[in-house]
Amino acid sequence: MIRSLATALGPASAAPLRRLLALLAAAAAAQGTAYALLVPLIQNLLGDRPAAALPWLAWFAAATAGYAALTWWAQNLAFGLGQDVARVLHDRLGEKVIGLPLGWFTPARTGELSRLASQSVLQLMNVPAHLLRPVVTATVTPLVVASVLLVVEPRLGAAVAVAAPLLALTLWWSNRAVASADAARHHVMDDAAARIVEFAKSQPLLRAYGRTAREHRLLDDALTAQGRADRALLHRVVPGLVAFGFAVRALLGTVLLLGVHLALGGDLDAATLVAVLVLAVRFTEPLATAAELGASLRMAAGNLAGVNRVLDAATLPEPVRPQRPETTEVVFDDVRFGYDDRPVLRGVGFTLPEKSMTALVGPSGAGKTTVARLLARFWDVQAGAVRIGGVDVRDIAGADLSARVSFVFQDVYLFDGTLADNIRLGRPDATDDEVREAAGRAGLDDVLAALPAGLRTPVGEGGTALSGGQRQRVSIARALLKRAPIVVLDEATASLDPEADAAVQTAVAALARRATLLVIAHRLQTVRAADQILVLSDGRISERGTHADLADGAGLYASFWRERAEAEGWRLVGG
Ligand SMILES: Nc1ncnc2c1ncn2[C@@H]1O[C@H](COP(=O)(O)OP(=O)(O)OP(=O)(O)O)[C@@H](O)[C@H]1O
Repeated sequence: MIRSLATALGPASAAPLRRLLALLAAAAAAQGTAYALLVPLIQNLLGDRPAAALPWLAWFAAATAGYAALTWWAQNLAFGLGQDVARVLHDRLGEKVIGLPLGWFTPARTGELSRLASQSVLQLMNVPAHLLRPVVTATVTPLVVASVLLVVEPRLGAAVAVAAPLLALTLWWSNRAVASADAARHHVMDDAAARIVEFAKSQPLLRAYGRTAREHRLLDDALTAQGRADRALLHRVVPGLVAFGFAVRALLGTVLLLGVHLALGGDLDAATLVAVLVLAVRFTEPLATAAELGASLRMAAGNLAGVNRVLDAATLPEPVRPQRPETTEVVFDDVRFGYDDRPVLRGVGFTLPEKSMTALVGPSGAGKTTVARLLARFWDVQAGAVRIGGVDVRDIAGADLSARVSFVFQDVYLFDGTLADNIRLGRPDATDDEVREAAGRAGLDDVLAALPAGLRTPVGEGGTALSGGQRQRVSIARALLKRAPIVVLDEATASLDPEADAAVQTAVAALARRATLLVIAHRLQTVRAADQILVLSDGRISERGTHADLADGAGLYASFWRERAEAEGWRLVGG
């Protein structure tokens, strides 16, 4: 567990951790020495000359004082390190998550990540102060006590030395039995967490169809599995604890019987027998404490394994010698890519000229979003290359690339803050005037005028206080403020009211004037306004050209155009 903790905390925390372990070991050794000094102390006190116990008493007091001072020092250090654990683990997990490819974020992993970052990190804060000390004490103190016993009374010492590995074996066996049940429990807990998040997110849908919690089978099953796993864990824990308690008592009983037998035979004086029995009790005490902490130890080990699994996950490699593109021309050169060996793009090639607007259209599931994600290097291509200004995106530093590419998603997430906070996300050092200007250019003026506090109006968690069209305009304002030279816009598929639609179109036009713009287009007006239209189907660009080039043909674009015209025409008549 100590090694896992050191790995999770990283090299920066290695020195304080080593210092803490050294202090804890010194404190445990002082405790063992104090226990050991009880033997001559008791022997002398119960012997012919009790006054001879005085020097031993002084040594005993010194060892106890040393133990107290070292423990106080170690605990202070441990509490400080506990605070660091939370900060360091959050920092390291946060940094790691930013660098992970999007493919890593499956629902199960997202569930595990949220458990690790909240519950697990909080539990791990307790490790330095409340777990390391008993663990170190349970190892060092019995060792010192057993060594002293071997010297003072070799026969009883030998009995303890033989019993100690047996005790350790019992502990190891009970821990191993529980560890597998514990791992299974963590697994079902993550599944249940993922299901709860899914259930919460799908509430509007479930309610629309009148489904209740009982009918949500997946969630029910996950919660039932969690209950089963909890019970299985309990069944494994109890026998281990009973077996260890029995082993400890058996050891004490053996030492007692052996001691009495030796004393009755005249081989051991009464004073030494009392001293040895006191020592034997002290020997088992830290082991019993460690056994009681078994559940917490396993939990900590499980949490640390989870944290280390995330920290070990492969990130997209950063270039050794990063290059900076000179232009914003984007080229997809024979790009091939698929998810889980299922090919989606089978040789996609196109160019987005600088400061031009390209509309990407194609059937649902053709891979339009995938193209957009590869441009921002959310994943790496499996063959071919994506280049910006002639430089492969894999040769551009991650921070540089994200500064150059802005995303306007269809499903815009807004953070719980004011409208201004949400727009400022595009460029945190932007002035109020710049935020206001970006909002205006994104067509938000009418929205702001209707809100009581204007830009200072809170948007509610997830932006629920705004409509879909308004949220997308906030996202466009972010992109305008960021001034990224390349913008990818996933146009809303949901119908907007004509005013919102017009505002979004104006905002898109504002983006097109100053950036290389790739629009995953769903609206005729956008497609028509594009300098270039790309049709993606069967993993390739099947048609390319302007609207005039393609609209009268017999290809996919012409049928797309007819379908959309019908749909939008119907909406205008009906609306
Ligand atoms: N993270 C993922 N893991 C596995 N498969 C995925 C993932 N994302 C997308 N896919 C699959 O890849 C294919 C292309 O998806 P993509 O979202 O790129 O298509 P699209 O053209 O944008 O579709 P739509 O117009 O419906 O949004 C689909 O079959 C989709 O199910």
